[in-house]
Amino acid sequence: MRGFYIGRFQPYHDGHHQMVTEIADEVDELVVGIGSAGDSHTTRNPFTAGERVMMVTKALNPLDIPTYVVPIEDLERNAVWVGHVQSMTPQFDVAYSNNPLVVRLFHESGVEVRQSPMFQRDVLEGTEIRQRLVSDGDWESLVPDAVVETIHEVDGVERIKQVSETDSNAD
Ligand SMILES: Nc1ncnc2c1ncn2[C@@H]1O[C@H](COP(=O)(O)OP(=O)(O)OP(=O)(O)O)[C@@H](O)[C@H]1O
Ligand SMILES: NC(=O)c1ccc[n+]([C@@H]2O[C@H](COP(=O)(O)O)[C@@H](O)[C@H]2O)c1
Repeated sequence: MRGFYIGRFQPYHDGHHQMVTEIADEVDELVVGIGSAGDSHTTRNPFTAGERVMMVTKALNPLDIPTYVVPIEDLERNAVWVGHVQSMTPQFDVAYSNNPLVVRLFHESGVEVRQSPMFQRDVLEGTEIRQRLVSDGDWESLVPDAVVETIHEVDGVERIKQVSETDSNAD
């Protein structure tokens, strides 16, 4: 059985990784979708699809199942989004998400959806980690080592600080 897990992963953090680790016990192969692939260089979406591919691919390396990391751009029409996803990914049998819209869209398309508990949601949240990146807080302890390396490699701390100065939608 092949599973599918989608997120924006801005950045990929230990809550995502805990979820992936548990999914890996249930499936034979895993497809990870990098959502909102066209978005980057804003406070809410600082990292490019390619940078997020690096973070996720390196973090998934220790898993002992085959994994595929696929960037997926947003569409104007929610009603046809599942078909768009399926057109970009290896065929999958079950989708994993805790996002209510994503759960609804897969359910309406007849795809089985599984949800998971939220792990340490008070700190394991992209918004919290991005705020710590901007304010020189401790973000490194909330993401896998591979993500720390990737963010430093792309000068991501300076980038998010700089774009947050001009981004009126900063969060
Ligand atoms: N701590 C967590 N535990 C379990 N699942 C999580 C956790 N954080 C996020 N998820 C789930 O992972 C998927 C992708 O999440 P996403 O990339 O939006 O991260 P986020 O932490 O919610 O970020 P943001 O604050 O940027 O919205 C969603 O289904 C989301 O509900
Ligand atoms: N119409 C669309 O393009 C559409 C619909 C539902 C989800 N999505 C994307 O799926 C991803 C879901 O991930 P999150 O759970 O991290 O929000 C996001 O990138 C979101 O933009 C896109």
